[in-house]
Amino acid sequence: MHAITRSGWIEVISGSMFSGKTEELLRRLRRSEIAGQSVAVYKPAVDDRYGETTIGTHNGRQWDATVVDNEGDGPLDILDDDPYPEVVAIDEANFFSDALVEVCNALADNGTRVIVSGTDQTFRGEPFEPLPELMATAEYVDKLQAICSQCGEPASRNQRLIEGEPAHVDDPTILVGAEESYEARCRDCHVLRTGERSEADRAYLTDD
Ligand SMILES: Nc1ncnc2c1ncn2[C@@H]1O[C@H](COP(=O)(O)OP(=O)(O)O)[C@@H](O)[C@H]1O
Ligand SMILES: Cc1cn([C@H]2C[C@H](O)[C@@H](COP(=O)(O)O)O2)c(=O)[nH]c1=O
Ligand SMILES: [Zn+2]
Repeated sequence: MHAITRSGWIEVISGSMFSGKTEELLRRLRRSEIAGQSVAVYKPAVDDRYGETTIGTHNGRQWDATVVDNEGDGPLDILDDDPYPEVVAIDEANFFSDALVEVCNALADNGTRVIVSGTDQTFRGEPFEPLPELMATAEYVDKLQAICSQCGEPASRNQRLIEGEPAHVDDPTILVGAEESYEARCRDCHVLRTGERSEADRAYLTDD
């Protein structure tokens, strides 16, 4: 492969939850630091699982990050750095508004290496914006798989579980969480509940 050297570029790391996206992001960041490059790391305000100012993996690795408002024009704050760092990393991109696409392109157009990580499917198995648009815009895309919690095959899907039961198809898209609410599953083992909602659904739903 002929590596890009005359401009910036966008790298997307995507795939299911638990597939190692954040581990891979941190691996690339460690190598950038070893190379002596300036690095800035951002995470969305909505995801507070690993503390306010760190990004973290499901197996405990962490890196300091700046928290940005993920809604509306909030992601444009990432463009406040002057000059732009050589490397900008953004984790949990699935929580950001579409403004993130504009931000990543502005950085790459100005010579920055942009590394974006986020899951590309909702719990319904549908495209999770802005990942699909970022994947189409990027120079490099890696789509990782986890291990299916049911059958051990490669997992591409995010199974949401509410009190141990598959989530209802009409549930809200955003629910911050990890092992307590999600499993990695393959296409065959991924289940969505339809039909009448239960008491548990009604207690859990907040925004419909
Ligand atoms: N079903 C699974 N398949 C693969 N890894 C898993 C699974 N469940 C937990 N893990 C752990 O999660 C780690 C990946 O964590 P992380 O990089 O945070 O994933 P992601 O950012 O894709 O959600 C793996 O190295 C492994 O230790
Ligand atoms: C599928 C799906 C996921 N989420 C949330 C759950 C987690 O907080 C993140 C994904 O984290 P990871 O680092 O990739 O493990 O996204 C959501 O809100 N809605 C969904 O449909
Ligand atoms: Zn399976």
